[in-house]
Amino acid sequence: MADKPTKGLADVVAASTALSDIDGKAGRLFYRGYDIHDLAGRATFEETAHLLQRGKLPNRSELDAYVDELAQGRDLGALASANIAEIAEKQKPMEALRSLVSLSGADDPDKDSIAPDANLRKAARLTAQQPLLVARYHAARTGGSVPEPDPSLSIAANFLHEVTGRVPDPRAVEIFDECLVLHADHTMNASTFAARVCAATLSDMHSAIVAAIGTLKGPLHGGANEQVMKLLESIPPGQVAQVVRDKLAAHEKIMGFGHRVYKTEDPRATHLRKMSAELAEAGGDDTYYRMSKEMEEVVFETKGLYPNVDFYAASVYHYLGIPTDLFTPVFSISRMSGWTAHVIEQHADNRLIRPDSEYIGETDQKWKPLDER
Ligand SMILES: CC(=O)SCCNC(=O)CCNC(=O)[C@H](O)C(C)(C)COP(=O)(O)OP(=O)(O)OC[C@H]1O[C@@H](n2cnc3c(N)ncnc32)[C@H](O)[C@@H]1OP(=O)(O)O
Ligand SMILES: O=C([O-])CC(=O)C(=O)O
Repeated sequence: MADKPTKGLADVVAASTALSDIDGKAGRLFYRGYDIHDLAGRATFEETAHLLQRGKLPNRSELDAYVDELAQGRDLGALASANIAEIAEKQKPMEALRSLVSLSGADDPDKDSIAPDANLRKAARLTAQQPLLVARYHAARTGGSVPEPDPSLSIAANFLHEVTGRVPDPRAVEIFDECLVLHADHTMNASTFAARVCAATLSDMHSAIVAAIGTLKGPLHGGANEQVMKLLESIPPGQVAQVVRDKLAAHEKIMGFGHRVYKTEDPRATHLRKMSAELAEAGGDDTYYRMSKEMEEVVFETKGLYPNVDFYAASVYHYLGIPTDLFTPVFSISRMSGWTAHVIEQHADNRLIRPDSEYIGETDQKWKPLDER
């Protein structure tokens, strides 16, 4: 056993998985052996979720059955539904999702089982419910209402309609669907690891997902996409390079750059950059795309860092009309497919995850009774 910890568990192989694989030097990502460049823009999010949770790209009838199961599984349950309004008043979006997923577990028909078939059903329900939770939360805080999801439409189409209040144009739906595909899984990222640690105690899927949501929320992980947009919005015209250089000189991190595993361009950023450019042109205002490009150049020149998945996702979601504080919740809609697949995989071949630690505290302390301290 190593007697020194690897800070942040960098380069530690913490689990075996058949779900996704990254070649960090070459900048490649695979879901169950399929190159992300082959899936992006071709597979739908529903096909991708099926691939991750059920082990294969579905044929037509398998996809129809899975989509039907998703449509049947959207009901958020009585407890979550009854509490959404109060939660929306008191909690920020990711906190609210953490609470609401926990509450939805109370009404899940398989809540007491972690058997493989129950896990498959719960994975589908959690994947179906997450976009609706985000949309209902947003409606509750804005005093709006959520149009009934149309079972003939994709998760991407329904979600954009629910959150923007407009029937989205077909290209916007394709782009958003591709975003969901790109964010679906990513080996032992922090939130997935958290989910697996929880699942490995033989705890249930909802508990593992609550751990994952709390972990995705932080700005070093999924929370970075919201911070990217806030930075873009805060920079006065013409000052991108100066602001970025000043921040780097002050040893501040620029959110949306750097990655533990990729030593070159994140392959998802390649797709997101193109989408941002397309949406900027289509909308007739390329301000945030141009600022992002400039930021990318300055960060690369100054620090040699590449954008990660969160960087161009920010301007893409903005151009799609998604409110900035829902960017990380949108990430969770997609990553739900991966998290749940990891819980299924962990339960299928389980051993408690319990690493060791290096003790760095005081030793040989002498006990003193309370009144003598
Ligand atoms: C979906 C996702 O989770 S993708 C990641 C989303 N997170 C972000 O975008 C937040 C910004 N990026 C980061 O904080 C980091 O790059 C992480 C958390 C993604 C990876 O972290 P680590 O592998 O632990 O790298 P670490 O934080 O130690 O950085 C290594 C060096 O690069 C620098 N660095 C890394 N990322 C950045 C950044 N975004 N801006 C400025 N400097 C950076 C660090 O300051 C450090 O420099 P030093 O050696 O001079 O101290
Ligand atoms: O893999 C990571 O550490 C973070 C990441 O890019 C993701 O979760 O998509």
